Parts: sequence; C-alpha cells; structure tokens
Amino acid sequence: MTADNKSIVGQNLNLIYRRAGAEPVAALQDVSFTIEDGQFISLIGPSGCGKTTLLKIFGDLLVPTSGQLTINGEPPSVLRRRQAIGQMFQDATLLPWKTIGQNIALLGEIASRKPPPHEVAALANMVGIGRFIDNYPHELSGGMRQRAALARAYALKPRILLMDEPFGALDEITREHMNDELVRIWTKSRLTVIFVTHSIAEAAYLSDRVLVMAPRPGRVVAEISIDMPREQRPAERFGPELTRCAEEIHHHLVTNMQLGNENEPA
Ligand SMILES: Nc1ncnc2c1ncn2[C@@H]1O[C@H](COP(=O)(O)OP(=O)(O)OP(=O)(O)O)[C@@H](O)[C@H]1O
Repeated sequence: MTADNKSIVGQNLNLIYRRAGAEPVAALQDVSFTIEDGQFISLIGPSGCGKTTLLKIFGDLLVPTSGQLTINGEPPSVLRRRQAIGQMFQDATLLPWKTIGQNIALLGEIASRKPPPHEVAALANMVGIGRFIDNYPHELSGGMRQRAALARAYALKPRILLMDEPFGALDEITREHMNDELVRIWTKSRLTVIFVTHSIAEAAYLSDRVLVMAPRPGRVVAEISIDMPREQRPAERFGPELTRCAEEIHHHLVTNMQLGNENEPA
C-alpha cells in the first residue's frame, strides 16, 4: 500500500477507548485501506463495529491510538484547519431561528468566508430548494432539511464529505430520491465521499466501493467494488448486478456477525 497525494490512505488504524474503571474497548483494530481521490465509499456494518469512530478519525475529531491516516498526503488536522472537510449527519442540525439561506451560509460565515447571496442561491438551487431560501427549517420536510444540510456542507467547497447515515430517518421513497439527488450533485463535484449506512441496498446503489465492517474488535472484513456505471443504476436499482452486489455485502455481514452483548469487552 503506497501513500500518494491523490488518495486517502489508512494504515493499521487502531482506536482504543479507555475509561477509568471500565474495560478498554477496541473500537478499531488494524484497519487499512486506500481510497482514490473522488471515490464514493460506504461503510456498512452492525451497530458497534466502529463506523462512526472511523468517520471521526477522518474528520479529525479523534486521533487513532496507533496507525496513520493521510488525506491527499496530509493528516486530517491540516484539512480540518483549511475547512476542507464537510460533514452531514442523520439529523440536519439546522439552526431553527435562521432561514434556510442563512443556514446554508452559516459555516462559511463562522470561517470568515461568508458566501455572497448569489452563491447561497446557487447552492440552494443545486440541491433543489431554491424557492425555500427565505423559509425557516420547521417549514420544510425532513428530506428538504437534509438538502439544506447538503448545501451547507458544500458551501465550504470541501475536498472530502463525511456523511453519517444522512438519509436514515427518511421514508424509503424519499430516501431513494435523495440517493439520486446526491449522485447527481456528487457526479458534478467529484469530491471524495465517506458514507455510513445501515442499508445494504443504499450502499450497493451509491458506492464505488463498500467497506464491510464487523465488531469486537471493529475491523474491515471485506471490500466490494461496484463497477456499474452511474447512469445505468437508476434503471437497474433492482436488477441482477446490483442485487448480486447486495447479496455479497449481505454474505460478509452475516458471516462475520457475532451475536454478542454490547457490554462484553472487545
Ligand atoms: N466515547 C466512547 N467511550 C467508550 N466506548 C465508546 C465510545 N464511543 C464508542 N464506543 C464504543 O466503541 C465501539 C464502536 O462504536 P461506534 O459508535 O464507532 O460504532 P458504530 O458502528 O458507529 O455504531 P452505530 O451503528 O450503532 O452508530 C462500540 O462498542 C461503542 O460502544
């Protein structure tokens, strides 16, 4: 595995949570991968396998106990200081007293790079909520609030976008629609996406590559490439090729499943 400046490289990442009076938890053990710049990667695995922990290492919110992560040749801390890491969560986390436009501009404003109104309007249009720029979050549906959160993340022009189950709270059809919207927007920008999901179908549909994880200790047990061209996927959502990929993901999840107690030491 070689580190170059056009990829994200994780080398033997270990993360142990330690708390006084409690058994240490091996949240990640020897996790290694190479992700090409501009790829769409999903992390999937049962609860407690370390997906959020890994995402936090990408976002420089946690430092690995040992091992190294470099993003385009630099540690996550450098990208974070440059505001080059965008984030999106299951909850849109919009400020309720600010309009959608103000929410989209918020992170830029905090970073002293407040986007001008035409840029905010372009971002809102990009995610399909241009008409709602002066509305407040409570006036929008869950899917529309997630669109606003996506525009807010894009406002900083990040190189990498970390998404932690962003569509997990949406109904199935809205989620499918948001998947297509995300692909449409991502295809134009081609930033690197690390996407955490519990949905096998979503992982197979969205990704260039899926990292399947298993718990106790948290580790990557399989990497599955999805080679189907993007433009074919909407018509092939339930077709044989994506179904075969979903079955492969399912196989690795089930094979590595440990029916254990979350309270057991790793
Ligand atoms: N701050 C912490 N202190 C101690 N243990 C923690 C801490 N955060 C997470 N853990 C433990 O580390 C392991 C991995 O947690 P993590 O949240 O990364 O898993 P996950 O795959 O994202 O789970 P989920 O799908 O439920 O969100 C779990 O056993 C969890 O209980």
